[in-house]
Order: sequence, then structure tokens, then C-alpha cells
Amino acid sequence: MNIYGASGHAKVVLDIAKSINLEIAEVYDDNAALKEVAGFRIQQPQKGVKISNVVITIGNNAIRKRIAQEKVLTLAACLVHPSVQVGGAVSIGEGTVLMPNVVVNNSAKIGKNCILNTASVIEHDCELGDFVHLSPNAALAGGVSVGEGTHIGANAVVIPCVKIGKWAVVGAGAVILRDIPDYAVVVGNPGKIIKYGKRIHG
Ligand SMILES: CC(=O)SCCNC(=O)CCNC(=O)[C@H](O)C(C)(C)COP(=O)(O)OP(=O)(O)OC[C@H]1O[C@@H](n2cnc3c(N)ncnc32)[C@H](O)[C@@H]1OP(=O)(O)O
Repeated sequence: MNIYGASGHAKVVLDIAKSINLEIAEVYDDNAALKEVAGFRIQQPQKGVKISNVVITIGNNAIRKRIAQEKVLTLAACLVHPSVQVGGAVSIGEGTVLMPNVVVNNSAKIGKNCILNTASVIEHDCELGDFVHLSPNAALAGGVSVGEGTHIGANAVVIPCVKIGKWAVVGAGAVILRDIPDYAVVVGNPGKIIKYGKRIHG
């Protein structure tokens, strides 16, 4: 497997690869000033040269999408830490990473290039679009849908069957009781919209 993005998120992904004895061929980053991450030497991608079997290791959802669209690469299969519990009839897209102690329950559908961060919970029948980031300890109850690129903050909770739009942000610790439109930024308990915008948080 190759990884693209020498970030803090990359360090955790490299640990997961190590935990399952998955060999890392190369670590790439566009920033020539970066030389090393977690003991791996960083390469700069060569223009137009295809990189295969890639996990994009950038926490910011919009940047992850830009790299997926602009670079010549093929995605790796989803990367799953051995402590993760996955129920039946679950589908998980390419390039998605499941960090330690994640639980994904029956019939959940998860898109490509998502981050399911440490100990996040995705209950039965949830649907997550591509480039979603569920932060540590976030919990989605049954039947929740989350649109492309949305960031759910650490320790946030979403009650059953709520629909969250695309490129929205749910603040750390928020409790979401009602549907959330595209691009909304929501904080608090109960969650309230404080603004809209395309500024996407990592
Ligand atoms: C492994 C990892 O690290 S994964 C990454 C996990 N990251 C996270 O969980 C971060 C989630 N991000 C947040 O919670 C952020 O605070 C955001 C995105 C909701 C808001 O960030 P910004 O757009 O910069 O808003 P800003 O900091 O200006 O706050 C705006 C207002 O909302 C309030 N606010 C911001 N975040 C929260 C929150 N999580 N809960 C309650 N209120 C909040 C602020 O106090 C402020 O209130 P005020 O106007 O009365 O002073």
C-alpha cells in the first residue's frame, strides 16, 4: 500500500498498517520541505505518474477530495484496524480507514475515502457519503445519513434517522436531534446552526 499525505492522520494510518503487517511501499506528499513521517522517508509524486493502491492520509475532507480528483492514482481497499467490529451486510468504500475500536453495525453503507476515527460508532442502516470524517467517539444512531464531505466532531451524537447534508460540520460534543442542511455548521446540545459556509474543517 502507498499513502498520500504526511500528516498526523498518516501516523495513525501507518500504525494500523503495522498492526496488520501490511507493507508500506511509499509515503507521498506534495510539500517538498517534508522529509520524514513516523520513520518513513517522504517522496514527492512525479507529475503524471500513476500511483496504485493508495490511501489518502489527509484529515481535511476537502483536501482529501482534491487529491482524489487531481492526482493520478488508484485507491487501496479499505484499511481496517484489527479491533474494529463490522456487522453483516455492511459495505465500505475504497480508501476508507477504520481506526481502533470502531463499530459498524448491520446494513451500514460507507462511502469512499472516509475516516472513521477512533472508537466512532456507526449504527445499523446508516449511510455515509464519500469523504466523510467521523471524529473520535462520535456516535451515529440507527438509520442516520451523512452527505459527502461532512465532518462530525469528536464525541458528537446523532439520534436515529436524522439526515445530515453534504459538506456540513457538526461541532465537537454536539447532540443532533433534527435534520441538518448542506454546508451548515452546527454546535451544542441540542445542536443549533451557527453559520453556513464552504470553509471545511479537518
Ligand atoms: C484525531 C482528531 O483530532 S480528529 C479531529 C476532531 N476535531 C473536532 O472534533 C473539531 C470539531 N470542530 C469544532 O467543534 C469547531 O469548534 C467548529 C467547527 C464547530 C467551529 O469552529 P469555527 O468555525 O472556527 O467557530 P468558532 O471557534 O469561531 O466558534 C463560533 C462560536 O461557536 C462556539 N463553538 C464552537 N465550537 C463549539 C462546540 N463544539 N460546541 C459548542 N460551541 C462551540 C464558540 O464558542 C463560538 O461562540 P461565540 O460566537 O458565542 O463566541
